[in-house]
Amino acid sequence: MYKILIADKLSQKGIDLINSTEGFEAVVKTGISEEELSSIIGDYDGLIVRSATQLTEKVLENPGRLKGVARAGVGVDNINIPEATRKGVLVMNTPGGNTLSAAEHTMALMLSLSRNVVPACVKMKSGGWDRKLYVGNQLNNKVLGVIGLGRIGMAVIRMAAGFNMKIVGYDPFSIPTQAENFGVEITDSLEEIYKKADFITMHIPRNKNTENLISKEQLEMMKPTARIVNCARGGIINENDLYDALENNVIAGAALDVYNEEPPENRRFENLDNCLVTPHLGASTEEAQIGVALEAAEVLMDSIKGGPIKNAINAPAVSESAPKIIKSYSELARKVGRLMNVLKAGRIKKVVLEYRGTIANEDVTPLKTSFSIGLLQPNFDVQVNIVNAGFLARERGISIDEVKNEDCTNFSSCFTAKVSTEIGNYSVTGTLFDDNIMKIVSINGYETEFTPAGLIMLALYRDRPGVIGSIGTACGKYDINIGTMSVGRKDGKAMMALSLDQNLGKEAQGALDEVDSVEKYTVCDFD
Ligand SMILES: NC(=O)C1=CN([C@@H]2O[C@H](COP(=O)(O)OP(=O)(O)OC[C@H]3O[C@@H](n4cnc5c(N)ncnc54)[C@H](O)[C@@H]3O)[C@@H](O)[C@H]2O)C=CC1
Ligand SMILES: O=C(O)C(=O)COP(=O)(O)O
Repeated sequence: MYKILIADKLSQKGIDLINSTEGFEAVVKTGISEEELSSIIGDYDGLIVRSATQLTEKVLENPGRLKGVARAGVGVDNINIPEATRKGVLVMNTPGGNTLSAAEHTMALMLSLSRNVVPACVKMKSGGWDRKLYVGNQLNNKVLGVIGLGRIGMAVIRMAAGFNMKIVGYDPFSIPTQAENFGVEITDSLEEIYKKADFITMHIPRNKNTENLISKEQLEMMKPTARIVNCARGGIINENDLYDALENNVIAGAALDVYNEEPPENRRFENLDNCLVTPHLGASTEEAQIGVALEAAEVLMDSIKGGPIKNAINAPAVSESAPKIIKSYSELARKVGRLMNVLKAGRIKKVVLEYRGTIANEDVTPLKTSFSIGLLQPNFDVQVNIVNAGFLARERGISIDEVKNEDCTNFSSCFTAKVSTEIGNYSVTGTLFDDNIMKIVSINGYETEFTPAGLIMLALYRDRPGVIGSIGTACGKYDINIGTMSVGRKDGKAMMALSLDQNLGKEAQGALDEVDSVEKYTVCDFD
């Protein structure tokens, strides 16, 4: 039974989906401390969080059986991604599920702020009636500066265009083509936005580049009538500087949904008349919560079952639609990596992967990852997987180059790994017969032909009469049954590949050591 921990408030529909899926069980424990979470996390196969739970380095220290974390939402700034990657824990999110809710909340904040909806309501509910004090401004014809033209930024633009706002957009990485359809003026200068805009809204992740993006200097560039909305992340606007700017009427107002610290210990913004606050409600609609809960449960369960990986933050996904040939070659690449691990001696300096034949026309990214998993796993305590394979290789200074060539002499496709170490050069080539039967066809230039499964013994010897018989006798003497045999010859030497029913014990190894002409032998366990 796979156990999934739900650590934040999640729609019941997501919990029900997990409990109604065979082999899965959901355990809900919300609001637990960092200590408690770090002590229990390793008992679960999967974890679902929203923004409240902090997955710190400490929490991820002993991930035990944890395979994946699904963030039921977009922002993953509460998850230590490098640490999750290092520990081989897959992190996924549910982009798109709360886009409209966050965009609508942004519009709600913008409208409420410009029409004084909240203070007017509070006043009236306390018996007042003041029509002069709460005169506001229209959105019509006002300049809206949108920082970040991703899903939410673009949804806000579509809505704001309906209010006939003039939109100026900034995004250093992506300019969606639809931006033009809504008459968005694209700028590459944030300063232009600060100086020109009547309303400013941001829809960007919080990271090292965006922290304190708007501080005193930027606030002072804005019009005194400007209003700013933060429905993205606390800390993108420097809170101290914003507080001072609002208190001193440097700008006209601000609406905040998100804070540096949540819930904020210092509640000072609540005391400012020109500041509207909501407690991180951007994604809090029934519709969004059902959507993200179901999607988080689905992507997490799929990944745990070894199915397709979707919405991965820290892993190149083998897309569901990847051609069958790539899925099959991916498995072969892992076996080639496994074989290379036992074949090579010394520290790896360089790896070159060659994709020949028809696979050269495909996206071969999964093959590189799978090869790295096969090559590295035997040397690691942590589980090497699609998440951390590339990271671990890079961390050990292993550079992996790739070569594609449509020509392939003997097969429709083949995959070759060449490894250079401080001691020597090694190569293994594999192919698929009939597109699904895996075969290793060459090792260090020796032709061979065996299926990479179970135990395979490779023996290199001087090519002279009687050696094959002696090796067979040495195995037979200690009850080691040989299944298949293949021999390749080159330059007076031969490489024998034998499939064995049992591994070599000490006595069998001793007998093989006695066989004259055998230079070396090794056993690879492919299972
Ligand atoms: N208040 C709430 O409840 C919610 C808040 N969010 C926040 O909104 C953010 C945006 O969400 P989506 O639009 O779905 O993400 P997205 O990934 O679709 O869009 C983010 C955009 O920001 C741009 N960007 C990144 N760094 C930038 C920078 N320095 N300057 C300008 N643009 C930059 C990217 O190029 C991308 O186009 C999330 O990261 C999350 O923090 C998301 C959902 C709900
Ligand atoms: O999806 C996001 O990035 C959000 O900020 C929503 O956060 P929440 O799931 O409501 O804690």
